[in-house]
Amino acid sequence: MVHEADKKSLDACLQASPRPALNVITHDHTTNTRGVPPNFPPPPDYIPQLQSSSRHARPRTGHKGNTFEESTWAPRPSPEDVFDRLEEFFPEHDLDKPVIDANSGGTSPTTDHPYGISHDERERLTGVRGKKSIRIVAEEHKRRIDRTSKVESTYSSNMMRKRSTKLWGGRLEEVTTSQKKPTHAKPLPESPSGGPRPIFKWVRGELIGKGSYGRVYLALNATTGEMIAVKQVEMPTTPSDKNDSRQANFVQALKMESETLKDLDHPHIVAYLGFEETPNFLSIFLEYVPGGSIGSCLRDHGKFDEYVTKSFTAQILDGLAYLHSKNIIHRACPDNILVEKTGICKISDFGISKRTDDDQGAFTAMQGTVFWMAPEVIGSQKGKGYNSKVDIWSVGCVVLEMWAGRRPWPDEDFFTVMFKVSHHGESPPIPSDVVLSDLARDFKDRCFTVDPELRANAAELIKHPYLILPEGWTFNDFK
Ligand SMILES: Nc1ncnc2c1ncn2[C@@H]1O[C@H](COP(=O)(O)OP(=O)(O)OP(=O)(O)O)[C@@H](O)[C@H]1O
Repeated sequence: MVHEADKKSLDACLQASPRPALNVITHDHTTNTRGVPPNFPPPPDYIPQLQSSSRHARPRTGHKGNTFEESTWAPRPSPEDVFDRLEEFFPEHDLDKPVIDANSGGTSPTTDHPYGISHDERERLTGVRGKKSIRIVAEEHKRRIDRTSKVESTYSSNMMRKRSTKLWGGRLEEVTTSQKKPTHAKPLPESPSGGPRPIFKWVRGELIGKGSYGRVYLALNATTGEMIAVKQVEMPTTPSDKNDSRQANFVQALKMESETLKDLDHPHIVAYLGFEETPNFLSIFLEYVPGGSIGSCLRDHGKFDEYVTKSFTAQILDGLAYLHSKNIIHRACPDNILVEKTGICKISDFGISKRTDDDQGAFTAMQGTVFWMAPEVIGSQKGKGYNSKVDIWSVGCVVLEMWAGRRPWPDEDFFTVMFKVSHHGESPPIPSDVVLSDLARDFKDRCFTVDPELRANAAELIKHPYLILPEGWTFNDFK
């Protein structure tokens, strides 16, 4: 790929001003030296079985087309599409059953007549006073977002930040319209003012993804009508579950993810909305990001247009700079960066793969992510001996993947990559069909500097001239 625009902007930059200094002063001293790490595994006699539940661990083809597992999940449609096809995404529910308090939500139930039948009329017919159905709540919200988007399209670009309603400070209650009885969350203490806590009702919809420890469902905030995502793990209930350390680790991982996310607030980090614990499930509620991940978009569309690549890279670096300022390492990989249909990237997944103390779990998680890993991570012992610079190497790998349309090291297996990266400090090769401009090459080299002390940090890299976009450029599609 020849980046002609880069050439021009390099010339312009060299003439107009000196290139921004990217000399790095680091304060981290914990990186270990390269060489064969003490925990480096022996050459394989066999390739271990990958956990089928882990998206990271499933075989990646690196080209278009979804795996079977992915194709069995619901897609990530826009909220507007979900509102139009509620039955498809909430198939287990009676959408017309009045189950939600009518005085919740934003619009008056008596003034909205989504199906040519007033709410008062519906109450008269159903005999249930003061309750709304899921469909009515969703319809009310859809009309609100239709009105808002009309105003937005008049005044602004599609890069405006939308915020989902936070669910904390209240009692969460899952709405079930099926036969099964709802399980109630642990009662929360009274509100600080002593009054009763507001109740947030929510409805679980279709499975949209599985991580190495949790399942992610589309859900509806039944109080406001907003689409949200809920990530759940099952609580151990039977004695054998309780003795199963893996299950305990999953619960722990989701609690840690919740702890990490709850204090974060950034346009390029998926927003955390709340947390619920019932006897059966632990759930965290997240802003719903329609569209899929960078990984799934690459599998669907092939390599990205150069400006899309630059825009996504700048957004990822912006999110990472924020995380690093809070001492959080993410270990970016394309499946953990969600993309809204408007081209806004959101870093997600703050879970087990970064924190596990379960060696087997860590090893399995590593198998999937090793292609994006910095040398010092591969050689480390349980997360020790490296710092936020590992994310910069991973960004280099994600950028390379956007250039090439294939994962880094497409022709190599896990163990070979481990050896090449950790032992020789090799960075992923640039495929022959990818031709880089000088600026792109410089950007890549700064990501793939082997010594983390000398590797650029996120705040510096975001100023790199490679990332400059033409004035007025906006995201329309991946090509
Ligand atoms: N807030 C969200 N909105 C929409 N889809 C999401 C959201 N969060 C996660 N997903 C999707 O659900 C799937 C599982 O995500 P999850 O974060 O559990 O794990 P993961 O990214 O697959 O990785 P890991 O194995 O490290 O947990 C992913 O495919 C992701 O695209």
